[in-house]
Amino acid sequence: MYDIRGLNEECGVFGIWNHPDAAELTYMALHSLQHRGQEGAGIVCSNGENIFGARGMGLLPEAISQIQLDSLTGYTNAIGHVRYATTGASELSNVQPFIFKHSKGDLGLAHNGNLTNARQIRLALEDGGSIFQTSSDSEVLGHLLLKARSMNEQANLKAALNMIKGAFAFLVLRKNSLSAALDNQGVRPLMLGMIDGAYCIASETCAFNTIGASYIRDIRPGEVLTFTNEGIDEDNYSQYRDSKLCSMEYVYFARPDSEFNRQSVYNVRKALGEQLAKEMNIEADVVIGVPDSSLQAAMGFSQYSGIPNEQGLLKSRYVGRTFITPNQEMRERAVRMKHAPIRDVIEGRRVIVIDDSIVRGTTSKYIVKALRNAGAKEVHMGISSPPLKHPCYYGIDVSTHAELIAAYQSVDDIRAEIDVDSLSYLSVEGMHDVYRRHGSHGECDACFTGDYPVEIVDYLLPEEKEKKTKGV
Ligand SMILES: O=P(O)(O)OC[C@H]1O[C@H](OP(=O)(O)OP(=O)(O)O)[C@H](O)[C@@H]1O
Ligand SMILES: NC(=O)CC[C@H](N)C(=O)O
Ligand code: SF4
Ligand SMILES: [Mg+2]
Repeated sequence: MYDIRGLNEECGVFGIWNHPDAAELTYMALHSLQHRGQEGAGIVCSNGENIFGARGMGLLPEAISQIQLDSLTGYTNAIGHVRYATTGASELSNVQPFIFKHSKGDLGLAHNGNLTNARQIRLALEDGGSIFQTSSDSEVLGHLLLKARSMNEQANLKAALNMIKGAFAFLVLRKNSLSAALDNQGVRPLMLGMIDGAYCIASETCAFNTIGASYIRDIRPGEVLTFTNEGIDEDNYSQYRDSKLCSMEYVYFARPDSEFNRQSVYNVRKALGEQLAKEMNIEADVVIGVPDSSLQAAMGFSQYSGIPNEQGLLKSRYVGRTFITPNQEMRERAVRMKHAPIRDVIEGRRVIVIDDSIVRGTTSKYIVKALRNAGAKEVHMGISSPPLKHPCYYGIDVSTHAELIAAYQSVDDIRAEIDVDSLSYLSVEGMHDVYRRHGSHGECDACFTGDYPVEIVDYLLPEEKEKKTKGV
């Protein structure tokens, strides 16, 4: 089975400390983070004496039944996770949060991101006798925490965080504390909130809106926060800190009602569209966005250019993730199921179609064909991010080199292949400029530039992935 989506989300995490409805609120919060991972979900709770959880494969309602959720009632502390696999198969054993049972104290673990030295650490630990229960990269943090000799949990956590490399937002739940840590370049988002006097933590602020929590602030790179019944301890585990929030969070992944750096993703996406309009000087009659994630960029494009924005493509509500056999013909059929042109908007007009990205080009090829069949006089395509040329090793499945059309074709070749009259991408500088104007302190742009901000130790992993894709 193969997932036809061009871009796949990354996981979402949520945690809450000292609230009587901890499990129910975590369930609701995970529901709002479902766009970040649909392969599996779980909740782990603690109450000062015990750690207990439920997890399963699939979307939240399939993964956690009402009966399981009821069994978590009464616990006051919880962490939750929705998974999209980046390392390790899509199977139940890899669904998080993990529970580690240990004489030093049980713990629950949830991770968004991808560790770039997990394999190296794992091999060393296995050499020393450790036995892993999963094939996930995330498990190494649990082993590092429990192997530490010191009795000081905070010191052990900080030491372990300094051993792992890559992108991570980690939640660690113990009987008497909840810790949240962000990688020292802040590649993944992590937000602090509060509800009824209880602290909560989430990948995106849309989770706070859903449960009625207030958004306090963004967690800073290299920070580790620990919540106990005595309050919050705000600490750093790393001297080196930089700001490299994933650019694709703004472009595509995050929900538009979420905020990073107190700026709504909705506004940033609109501004990306405006910036694209500044850079792309084309005359046309109508601007349309590819639903859903490109609609705001199309609005921004229209507002700047003065070209009217209309709904030229309809997206089927019922095709979320479509699992099909991995051949191009079936993939194209699935895209056809997903988007349908509205002839009245298109016929006889010069159309600018805005999408947020081109991965393989499957979506664009189909859409252009459909717009021409619907009578478009000209079809111009604008992409509200730069060409995706390099894979991501930090928790997002932006494919492999072999699958990224821009990795091996020039913009003009892609233009010819998808059969548009013109094709324009947003410039890397234009993209960063938009983020700067919206409160960001710096972003990762490695999938556009190849300039990876975090060292990749386990190079073998993506290479193996690439070989698999090529069928080598
Ligand atoms: O070039 P391709 O390989 O076709 O991939 C590119 C498409 O993938 C993403 O949308 P996706 O269909 O994953 O989801 P969306 O409906 O949330 O935009 C992205 O927004 C592009 O439209
Ligand atoms: N997308 C993610 O953040 C995945 C987390 C972890 N690397 C996993 O594969 O389970
Ligand atoms: S490489 Fe791209 S997708 Fe991956 S973290 Fe960086 S900006 Fe995000
Ligand atoms: Mg799309």
